[in-house]
Amino acid sequence: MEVEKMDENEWKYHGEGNQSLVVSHCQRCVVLRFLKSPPNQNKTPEEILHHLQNIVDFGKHVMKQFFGENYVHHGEIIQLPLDFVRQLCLKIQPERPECRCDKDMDTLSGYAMCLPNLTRLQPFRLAEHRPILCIEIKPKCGFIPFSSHVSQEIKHKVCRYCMHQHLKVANGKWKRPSKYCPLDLFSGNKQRMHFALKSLLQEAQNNLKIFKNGELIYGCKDDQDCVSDWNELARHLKPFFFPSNGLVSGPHCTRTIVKELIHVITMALLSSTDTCRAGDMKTVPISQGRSYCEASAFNKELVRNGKHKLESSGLPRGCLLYKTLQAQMLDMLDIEGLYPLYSRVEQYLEEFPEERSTLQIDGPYNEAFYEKLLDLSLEDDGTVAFALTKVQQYRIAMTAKDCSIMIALSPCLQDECSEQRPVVLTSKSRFIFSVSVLDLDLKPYESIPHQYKLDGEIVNYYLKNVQAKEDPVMSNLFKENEDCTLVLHKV
Ligand SMILES: O=P(O)(O)O[C@@H]1[C@@H](OP(=O)(O)O)[C@H](OP(=O)(O)O)[C@H](O)[C@H](OP(=O)(O)O)[C@H]1OP(=O)(O)O
Ligand SMILES: Nc1ncnc2c1ncn2[C@@H]1O[C@H](COP(=O)(O)OP(=O)(O)OP(=O)(O)O)[C@@H](O)[C@H]1O
Repeated sequence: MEVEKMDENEWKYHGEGNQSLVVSHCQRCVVLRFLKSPPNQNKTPEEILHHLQNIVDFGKHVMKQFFGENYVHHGEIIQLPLDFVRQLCLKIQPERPECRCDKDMDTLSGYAMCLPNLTRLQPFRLAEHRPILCIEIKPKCGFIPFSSHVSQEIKHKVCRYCMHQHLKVANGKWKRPSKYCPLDLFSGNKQRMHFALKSLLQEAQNNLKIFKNGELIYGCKDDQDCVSDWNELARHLKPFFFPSNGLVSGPHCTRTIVKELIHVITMALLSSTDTCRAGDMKTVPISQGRSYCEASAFNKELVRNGKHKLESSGLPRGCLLYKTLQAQMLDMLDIEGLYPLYSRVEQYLEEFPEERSTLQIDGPYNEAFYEKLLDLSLEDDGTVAFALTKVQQYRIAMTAKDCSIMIALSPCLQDECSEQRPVVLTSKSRFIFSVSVLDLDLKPYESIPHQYKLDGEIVNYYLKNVQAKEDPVMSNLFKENEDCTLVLHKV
């Protein structure tokens, strides 16, 4: 990219989260990702550069090892003319959702990350003008804590996402709770995955976005009460799934298209398109924790229908969901078991503050940092080294619990598809696809006390306001089915 010739008119607002703001190039498949900070809390250019360098290093040296080379795009740092950045910031300001304007885009340092535009990433370098559909999913935590440090029994039964939904609705973050449960998506069981994806399509919140040719066509922008218009979605998707216009419009057509969409997402999520170094590093056998969540609407429906077998087919080892789950499971002690270890590190740092850099708390996130993460031992010998390893593993797990998966699909003709390219078929179309992971910024060490507090708030709110009011019949049904059989078989 020729930075001297940067023109803000060639870029447009693309999206943002709590930490960064993304603009995309109008023609080329690249984005710029800028850091954000609260007003009047600007970091120095050196601090921004250091932060961005850490993000790139962490992607390159750590997350690529966990997820695989092809899934992770670590990007590169770019220094931009300050005038361009200021003009760009002014240009995109009206596009920004109000709820994200509590933080400002960094316009003072001139540094940003340059990444491939994953919503338009053409799998296998096909022509850039090809139509492309992209589904972004933020799956959140896909397992129930198995740690003996957990103090409240409910945490062994109901997943954090499902409990958190109630607090979020009470706080006004969302108008309605979602029926999505991450344990269904991560189950590897197609029926459960379909249910999870349908629930995301019903109530996208910040867990689902759909882009067509790089433009957001489905998902919440600014509205906590955003309405899911499946007819409108089907209208957008029809040329992808029924190219020869074989389907008439109407509710049947909409349902069919949504079903096809769910099918391609499921197939792409279960596909294995990469291998990675930490590939065989099994954090915990998936069967160790409970593989279903009592609050999942899918599960409740089964129980209501007197079904006692809840299938969890397990995920294929090479797929991105499997890798994400393995990385999430580096949280082996739960925040309740981790917090005392964090305090041990804190105490040590109070005594020896100069040790902070040797311990690599704030980087560098290099090969040495990665190597230290591989010790999965749970035997606490009382050392700072043990505590630090668990703290760093927890930070990786938190990162994997908050990342997003991008699935880019492009229609192809039969003779265009070769054996090396993964292809997914629907009744009337075929797609080549790519799967990537984004937002792999390592969660800060300082966020651990916040995690500890939030965990308590989520659980206490649930116990007080939801579980206490739950239908007693339902609780009895669960008790009867407590020993339900989990059927695990390979996909
Ligand atoms: O704590 P959670 O589970 O609510 O996750 C936060 C996310 O909320 P969510 O529940 O996904 O709507 C939250 O997402 P939103 O800003 O709500 O879209 C952020 O991703 C936040 O990360 P960070 O602290 O800004 O790096 C996330 O915080 P971390 O816990 O990952 O630090
Ligand atoms: N490389 C990319 N290609 C296309 N879109 C991207 C890319 N990176 C980010 N985005 C879009 O920008 C949005 C915000 O980016 P990102 O998730 O990295 O922000 P964040 O502030 O770090 O998020 P969080 O709130 O989870 O901390 C994403 O949800 C995605 O839609």
